Amino acid sequence: MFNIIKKLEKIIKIRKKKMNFKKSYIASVLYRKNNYILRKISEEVLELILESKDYKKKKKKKFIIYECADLIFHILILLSKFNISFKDILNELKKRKNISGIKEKKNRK
Ligand SMILES: N=c1c2ncn([C@@H]3O[C@H](COP(=O)(O)OP(=O)(O)OP(=O)(O)O)[C@@H](O)[C@H]3O)c2ncn1[C@@H]1O[C@H](COP(=O)(O)O)[C@@H](O)[C@H]1O
Repeated sequence: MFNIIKKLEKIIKIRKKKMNFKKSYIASVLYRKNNYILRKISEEVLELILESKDYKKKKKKKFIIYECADLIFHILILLSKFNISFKDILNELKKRKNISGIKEKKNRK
């Protein structure tokens, strides 16, 4: 199921090394300054919110799926900047298994 995530992480790593920002979208995002990736993520979140709100009107899940995929893709690029892998995120979620969100929040440091 998460093979595609692993593949994307590999591609991002390669793009990070070979910064061909004219040919690669990933490289172009990593190359740009002024917190470009952070702005992209907030843009993708907004697009996801708008599509979710529009669901009542459009009655099509595919637009929510598109925006969610864009968001996850950009999150992977952000994580790569900190050398954090998606597995680290999954491990964090595993740690929270069977712990109520209310209790987990109280225990956060
Ligand atoms: N999965 C993706 C992927 N998902 C989304 N995107 C891009 O993310 C962008 C989404 O941003 P927007 O919706 O805001 O689109 P936009 O308006 O064109 O973007 P801006 O002009 O605002 O920056 C689009 O340009 C999409 O093409 C992706 N680009 C690349 N990949 C994967 O990454 C691989 C390597 O890509 P390159 O680095 O371009 O070779 C590809 O082979 C794909 O497998």
